[in-house]
Amino acid sequence: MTELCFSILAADFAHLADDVAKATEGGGTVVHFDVMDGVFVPNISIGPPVLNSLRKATALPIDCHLMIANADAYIPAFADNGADWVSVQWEACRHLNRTLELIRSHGMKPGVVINPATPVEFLTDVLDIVDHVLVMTVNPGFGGQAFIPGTLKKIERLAQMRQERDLDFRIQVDGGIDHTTVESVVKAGAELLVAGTSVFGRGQAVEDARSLLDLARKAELARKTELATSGR
Ligand SMILES: O=C(CO)[C@H](O)[C@H](O)COP(=O)(O)O
Repeated sequence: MTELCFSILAADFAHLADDVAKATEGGGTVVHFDVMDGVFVPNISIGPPVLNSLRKATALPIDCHLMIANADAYIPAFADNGADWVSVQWEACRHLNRTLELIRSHGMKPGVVINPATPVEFLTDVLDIVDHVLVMTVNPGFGGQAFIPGTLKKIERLAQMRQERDLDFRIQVDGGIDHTTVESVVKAGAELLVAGTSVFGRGQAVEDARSLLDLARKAELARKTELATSGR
């Protein structure tokens, strides 16, 4: 089922708990928490201390996207401070299989992330050990960027790979997901929708989360109908 993973990167950090409450009221069911180290991506964001405070402010799952060079060293800290899901960048992991197992061994759901230029085929040998695959629909590092249309084909290919192998990981998308792009990613097969700017950017998170989710749910229904009629 389609879920809204609202990205707090675009929230007001001085009123984080309030913004999380608003996005939750609008139907958001996962808190997306972006971690940037200034090495893997050219930006620095937040880490375990903020996670620790946030954990006390919400009962929703917290989904940490590690855009960092040495993820293994920090996985225990994310587990200790309340992360539920942790995803790591394919491009940043030297021993990806080990990193994903490390995340699971700390009681969290492992996910893998690919940049727009990384082919989904590179994930072939880890698809059976992840809970979710995040297809970046912008280059990671900054919120508020324009959606890259070429990523739609990757989402479709990933959904096809999942069906052919009868796997059950979920497909997540992140970057430029707004009221103009959400239908296309859901129709391509995405079900976990990360959105920051389109939820928090206009200062009306309840309404904007709700309308984004409405569009997503309609697109989900259209996709299911199309799959059923085509017998896939
Ligand atoms: O991972 C990210 C940046 O690297 C953010 O989650 C993402 O960019 C949110 O983007 P937007 O503001 O376009 O919704």
